[in-house]
Amino acid sequence: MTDQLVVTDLKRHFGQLRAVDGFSLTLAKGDRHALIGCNGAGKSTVLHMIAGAVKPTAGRIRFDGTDITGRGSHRRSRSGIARTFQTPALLDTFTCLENLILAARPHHRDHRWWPKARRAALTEKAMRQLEALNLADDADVSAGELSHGRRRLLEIAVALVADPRLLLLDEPAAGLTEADKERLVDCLRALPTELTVLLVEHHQDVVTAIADTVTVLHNGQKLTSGTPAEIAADPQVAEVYLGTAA
Ligand SMILES: Nc1ncnc2c1ncn2[C@@H]1O[C@H](COP(=O)(O)OP(=O)(O)OP(=O)(O)O)[C@@H](O)[C@H]1O
Repeated sequence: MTDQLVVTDLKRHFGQLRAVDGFSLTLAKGDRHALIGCNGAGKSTVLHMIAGAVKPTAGRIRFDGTDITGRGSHRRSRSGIARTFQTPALLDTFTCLENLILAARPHHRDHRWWPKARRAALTEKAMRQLEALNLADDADVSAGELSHGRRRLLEIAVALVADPRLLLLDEPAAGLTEADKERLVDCLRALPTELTVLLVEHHQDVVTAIADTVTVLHNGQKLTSGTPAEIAADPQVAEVYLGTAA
């Protein structure tokens, strides 16, 4: 299968701190890959660099055959890369439906001025996306009134409504109740198979349920990679999590 995302020798240094220090990763279309590691391992920084929010100190990023290393986050999202954040980034005073409509057409923010047919088509698309994430009942509820679990789902719906080819998820299960976590896993498992997903996640059960392959990051570098079962059985990984590794 053709490689979709190719990250080569990526580095990000903050002064003396080597947050990411030579990280490489290749994903094919439809891959479900998790990036795990202890706090401060560099996972979010990798995600930020792929999304275009943080500039690499060195290294290259290719997406669908094009070098996007120098592109900003807006151009990357137009190229088909969508992301969620550790803390959901939503328009709290807008309804769930409005959040999706605006995300579907980000360069024409005031949707009241769009042609009627265009608005109807976008509304229908946004509703379908809300339904896919079991949020249709909340269509007219302000994002700010949602529970934490539903906000997480709404953020994923917002990321998906622009039809990305690569979805970057930064700790989607953080702070969720068990019931919300199960709902999240069901939604993520139902994503279109051709969508590539790169997930940063601390919950092992979520990683096992979603990811086909896992990379363990340690001190900004790849420690190892494998299937979730291989990683769970790897003594080197256990050492890192117990804090006894170098
Ligand atoms: N903008 C920044 N300026 C300075 N240091 C930073 C910056 N962003 C991240 N760091 C540092 O880089 C290192 C890696 O951070 P990063 O957030 O990527 O880790 P992480 O693996 O995602 O951790 P966590 O699981 O806690 O979110 C940390 O030591 C962090 O303090």
